[in-house]
Amino acid sequence: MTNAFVINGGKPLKGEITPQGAKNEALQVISAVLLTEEKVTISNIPDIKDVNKLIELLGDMGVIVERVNEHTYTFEAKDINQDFFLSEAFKSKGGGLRGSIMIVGPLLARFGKASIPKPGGDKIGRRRLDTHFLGFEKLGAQFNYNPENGFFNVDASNLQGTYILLDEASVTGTANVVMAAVLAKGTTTIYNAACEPYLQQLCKMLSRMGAKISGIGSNLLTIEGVERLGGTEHRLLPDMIEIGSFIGLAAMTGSEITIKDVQYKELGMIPDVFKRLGIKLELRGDDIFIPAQEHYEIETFIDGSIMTIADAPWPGFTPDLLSIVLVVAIQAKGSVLIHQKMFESRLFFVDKLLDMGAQIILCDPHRATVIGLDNQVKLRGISMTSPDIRAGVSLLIAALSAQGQSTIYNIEQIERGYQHIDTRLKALGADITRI
Ligand SMILES: CC(=O)N[C@H]1[C@@H](OP(=O)(O)OP(=O)(O)OC[C@H]2O[C@@H](n3ccc(=O)[nH]c3=O)[C@H](O)[C@@H]2O)O[C@H](CO)[C@@H](O)[C@@H]1O
Ligand SMILES: C=C(OP(=O)(O)O)C(=O)O
Repeated sequence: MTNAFVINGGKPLKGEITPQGAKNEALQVISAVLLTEEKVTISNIPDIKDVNKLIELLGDMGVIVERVNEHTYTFEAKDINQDFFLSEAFKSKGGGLRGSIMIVGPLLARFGKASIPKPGGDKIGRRRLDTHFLGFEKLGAQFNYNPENGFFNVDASNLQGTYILLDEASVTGTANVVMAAVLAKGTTTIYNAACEPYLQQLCKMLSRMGAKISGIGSNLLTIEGVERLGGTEHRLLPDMIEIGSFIGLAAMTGSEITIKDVQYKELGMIPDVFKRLGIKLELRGDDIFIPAQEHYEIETFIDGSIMTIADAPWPGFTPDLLSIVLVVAIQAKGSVLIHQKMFESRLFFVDKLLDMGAQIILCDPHRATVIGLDNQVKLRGISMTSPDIRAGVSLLIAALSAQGQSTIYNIEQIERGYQHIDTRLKALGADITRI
């Protein structure tokens, strides 16, 4: 069976949509259940491929997993089957998603050793893991990479707290080192820590489990190791990348959409970046209301120079929304330079947008200039393949705005991170069919 979406575009959408629980938070906090033998209940878990794969992996490792309802699970990591880590199943499943790297910190903390196959995931450029393993080494672990079987191995009979200056503010790297440090002996200080809301959520959950962490929300975390952690209950935040994607969808298709229960204060500069593209949005209670807009005009900088939108570690703008910003700029009035600093192969999908009629100059692998069409000319539908999760959704947004029919192949990429996206878009009036 092909796995594709067929979209008949050009129709404005209308209605309300509720964001799923956050994918990237889910991957962190579900890994953290390995830190205790007690029960951990997590709610608002999105029903998406990456998260389901991680839950399945934990089940294979011996964690007792129960699905309480559609979005709530309990986890009990009483007995972990160490033989599983030597199996072929672990090799294929463990490398199947980026997030699985975050089982290493908890396993190391609890059992003194861990291994993981080199993670797969999106083809969006080099994604080094040095931060993770340099951090574990600082805590006293031995690290080796076996190029023959592609496994990273870490060993530590006794993790010892210390001062760690992370070599970059890696999100999953910080999460991994935090999870190793909570059960280490003594005090660990992590400077240059990533501090995005999902990491804050992880730290808050660990604190409820008995961990001693201060500096949450900053780039300097101090962790006093404890002997053991206990169970807890935790609810995931709404997915800020989904929220940003829906703002982009509304603007690009000229639709009136209300995004429900967004937890606005956790969105950082995301709404402001879309506002700089000229998109009107209104906060109503905790919902974001986006009116139908035929035209939106990109601001210039104060000195009149062309707007640049670039990514940066939190509280900067997330790289995961730059592809969406790029697509939305296609129908804006004015020009913008999109600068993807973190990932080096994430902008190549503009080829497909050029085929659809967009005015974009790919300056180099990191930068693209978009010259807005101001809805004077519509994009045209084409057949295309989704290269990664966010490019995939961006192409979907482009297709929904385009005249005629588009087919998007390789939609597994989209479904890695967007829950039941076709059904939810249909509820807003989108003409989208799965083939
Ligand atoms: C499962 C998960 O949570 N994935 C997210 C996580 O990935 P992940 O944790 O893998 O990403 P990292 O934060 O480690 O790094 C992302 C990229 O940015 C570069 N980098 C990072 C920090 C820095 O100060 N300077 C710099 O250039 C890295 O070299 C890398 O190329 O964070 C990324 C950055 O927000 C997001 O795109 C991913 O969706
Ligand atoms: C790049 C992403 O995910 P991952 O880190 O899981 O590849 C993303 O969510 O945009």
